[in-house]
Amino acid sequence: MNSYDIFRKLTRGMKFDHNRFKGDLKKIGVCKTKDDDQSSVTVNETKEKEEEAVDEPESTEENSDEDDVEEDEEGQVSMLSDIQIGGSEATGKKEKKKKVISKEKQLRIHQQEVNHQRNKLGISVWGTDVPDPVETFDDMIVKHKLSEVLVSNLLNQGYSEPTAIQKQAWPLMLQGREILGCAPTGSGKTAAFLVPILNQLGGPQRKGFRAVILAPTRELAKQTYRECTRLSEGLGLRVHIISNVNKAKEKFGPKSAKKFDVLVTTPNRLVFLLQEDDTPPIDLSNVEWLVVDESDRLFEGGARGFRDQLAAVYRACTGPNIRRALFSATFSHDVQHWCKLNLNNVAMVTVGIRNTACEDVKQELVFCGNETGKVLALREIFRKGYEPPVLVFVQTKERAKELFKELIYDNIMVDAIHADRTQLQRDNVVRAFRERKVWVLICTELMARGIDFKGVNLVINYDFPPSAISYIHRVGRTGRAHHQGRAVTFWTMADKPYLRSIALVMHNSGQHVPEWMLALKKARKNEKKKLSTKHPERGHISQGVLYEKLQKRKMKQMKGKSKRLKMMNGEATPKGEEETAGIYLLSTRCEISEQLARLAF
Ligand SMILES: Nc1ncnc2c1ncn2[C@@H]1O[C@H](COP(=O)(O)OP(=O)(O)OP(=O)(O)O)[C@@H](O)[C@H]1O
Repeated sequence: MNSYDIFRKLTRGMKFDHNRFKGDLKKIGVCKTKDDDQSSVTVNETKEKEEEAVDEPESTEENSDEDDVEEDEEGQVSMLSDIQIGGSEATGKKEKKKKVISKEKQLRIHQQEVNHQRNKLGISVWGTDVPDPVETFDDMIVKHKLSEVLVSNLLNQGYSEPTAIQKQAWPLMLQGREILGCAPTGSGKTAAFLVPILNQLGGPQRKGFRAVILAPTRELAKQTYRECTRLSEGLGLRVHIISNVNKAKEKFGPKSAKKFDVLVTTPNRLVFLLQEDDTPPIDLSNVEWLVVDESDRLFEGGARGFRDQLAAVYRACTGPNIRRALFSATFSHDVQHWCKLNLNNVAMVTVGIRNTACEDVKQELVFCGNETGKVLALREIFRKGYEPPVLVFVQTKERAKELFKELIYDNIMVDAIHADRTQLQRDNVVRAFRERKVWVLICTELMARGIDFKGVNLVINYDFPPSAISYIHRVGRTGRAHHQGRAVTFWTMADKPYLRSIALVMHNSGQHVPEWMLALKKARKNEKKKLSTKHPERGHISQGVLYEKLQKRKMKQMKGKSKRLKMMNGEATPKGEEETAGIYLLSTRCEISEQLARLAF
């Protein structure tokens, strides 16, 4: 090994302009001698010949850029001269010199192109042998044998090309790789996992469930079920959602259990069925794909989380071919750690900057002073004019009811959804909101994740979100699928401890926030945890809620009327009085507002 060889080894991977530093190289005795050239020719010629046997040598324009090649790393420095010398030696004729790119170089160029494509899409990947992202639906058909029926279903949905997460997750999952996918809200994660799974299931096999998709809420499970049904049209697959565990028990009788291929459900319902005595009515031993949507939410521990349920589902998926896919808009180190430990050859895909709000949402913070100020600010937004549908987030179901009562007389088609409402009421409210019969929907955290209401233009955080993660999901109900959206967040002094983390999320997604907010003291980890589980104490939404006032006035009037009747007849009993009062109250409630009667609050 001469000095030049040592120099090449030491500078491997570095760009070095040999021409420019020719003098210096001579001084320190690092020069290419004729012998060096000759020896490297032999090595590379053999290498080239081996490669020619595998691949047809290509002549490419890229290789004609000598400077570029000269500045390249070790292997390529000698390659240019090798090719030229090798070419003329082999032929001995004046024919045009054929420039051949070595396999190594081809791979490097290809990798550069792939990196460029990933950078452009904001994709970062972790894992070994991650396949290249695709560009188009046609790519998926040609390179990954995606079913044309599926592509036609995608086109029927109005999708013209895959989104960034789909471009990377589809080829990965089609190779059967386990995956942790993290991409902004509204970026098409649902289709990112549904498409490869449906493609791999192919058609019905009457083996029972082969794919299980878990979602944290019933509303999200229903939405995923609908999308799955739409995308699987024409494939013959049967998709099922557990909406009622008792009905499900009947449905999964020994005869019918095998007819379904895909199950969409919340973890609680599934675990309830799995834990039925003796023989569970549901069998997951043939499951090939288990998807955990909103994975960071499902991985949360404690009473609110679903860790135990997830563990029970994993245990029930006993098939040898089980693969898992976890998706969420927000990233959690716990989930990442779990994936690295438990998944086989996992690949992690992230789109954009982790844990930032969607950049298509214009975000504002509005200081309201106190609770009365919030009501005024809300009315001001509505007075200035707004384009329905609008989502308004509050921190508890009690506050949802209170705000509903406050707004019901404002000539706004308003409704509320929260855990105290029945399943039927919740379904009806969601349908009415989708059909634009309800303009303003007041909701709790229940609707913060995953729900895809088309065309929501405005999200109002009436109550400040309890964490940055909650903020990201809430504001992500607008600005979906590259549509522009707007999010307004009210705050009072009670929200100051949370302010910095939300301001930071806004700042990271390109929004303007005052410097002083970013300079606020950072909350400690345990403080943050406490804040996210314990809501700040807030006064009533309105000191004298109009609805309550009207109720009281009516009751007073009715009592007076009843008293007068009693005095006139001298026979009315207190019981009769109460009944009359009840009927009167009900009828006046109906008169007060058609909406109120419909919503049966
Ligand atoms: N390739 C595509 N082209 C155009 N629109 C798409 C594409 N894929 C999905 N969409 C649409 O984008 C919207 C958001 O998709 P989806 O609900 O899957 O988002 P998400 O990433 O799961 O969001 P979240 O994190 O809030 O759950 C949906 O209306 C969906 O129909």
